[in-house]
Amino acid sequence: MKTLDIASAVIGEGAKDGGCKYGASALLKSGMVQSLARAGRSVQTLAAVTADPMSARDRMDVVARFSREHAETVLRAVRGGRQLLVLGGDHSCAIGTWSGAAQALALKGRLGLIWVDAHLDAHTPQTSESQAPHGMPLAALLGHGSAAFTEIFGWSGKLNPENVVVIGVRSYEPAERALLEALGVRIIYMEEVARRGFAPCFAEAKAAVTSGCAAWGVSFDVDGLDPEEAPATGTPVDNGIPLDQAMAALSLCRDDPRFIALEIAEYNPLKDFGGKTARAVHALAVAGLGLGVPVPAEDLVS
Ligand SMILES: NC(=[NH2+])NCCC[C@H](N)C(=O)O
Repeated sequence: MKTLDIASAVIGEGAKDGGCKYGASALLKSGMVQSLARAGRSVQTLAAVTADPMSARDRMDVVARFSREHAETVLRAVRGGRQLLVLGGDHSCAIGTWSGAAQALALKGRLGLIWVDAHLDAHTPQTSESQAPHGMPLAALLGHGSAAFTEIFGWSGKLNPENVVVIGVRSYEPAERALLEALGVRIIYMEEVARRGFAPCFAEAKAAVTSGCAAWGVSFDVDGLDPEEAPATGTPVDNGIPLDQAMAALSLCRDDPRFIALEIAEYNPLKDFGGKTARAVHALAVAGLGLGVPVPAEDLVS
């Protein structure tokens, strides 16, 4: 089994509520390394990459500078043959995470990605009402939006639309839906998740993102979960994914040598009274990256 690297993406400037800047350190402090060690993994914690507003022109520039540095960290880990857990940080950290992963794979083949989220995060600066960069990462990875986000490592289109599936969506603006539909990205809205169960949807997504790809990963926004079970996040939306279903689904990532990274974003410890959401995040990480008994296949039938 590969060594697991934990990368801390210390950024909240991409969100309106910046409290998730403290997410990675709070998760480490609450014993994430120990949770994964108990689940059989040997873990190495990388030096945190921290967004620095004082050296930037504006919010977009903070995210752009952070993304370049974070992408280098991810590139080194993936090139070194290590599996990665990325702890956010607001979801703009995905720009650096998956740009680094795509760059590491460039000579081997494509990268597949499952994006679990209540939102589509597929705005460009032209379409975003809020102008919040954390609403833009998926568009950027598909090659749309600010060049500072799309052109990391000098090339754009880190993801191909046919190798991306978005699951859990229940809050979005029309323009971002239109972009993803025009590109042909498969979107599994929350109604479909509620009808079929999350694990069968995730299994379908896994088949799509692994076919023809050299490697794949999961970007999991904590707001994809039901806010009853994971309230500590900046933009919660009711009626989300049940935690037990998310854990069952993520166990499909285990033991797959092509599964290179799990990213968990938008956890805001400043709202996490009692630590309920931290426990949910630990459970997700262990489900996706731990060793041990996998979920029986019958639980995954549509
Ligand atoms: N990663 C997130 N929590 N994104 C929320 C985005 C919300 C909204 N669509 C916006 O662009 O402002």
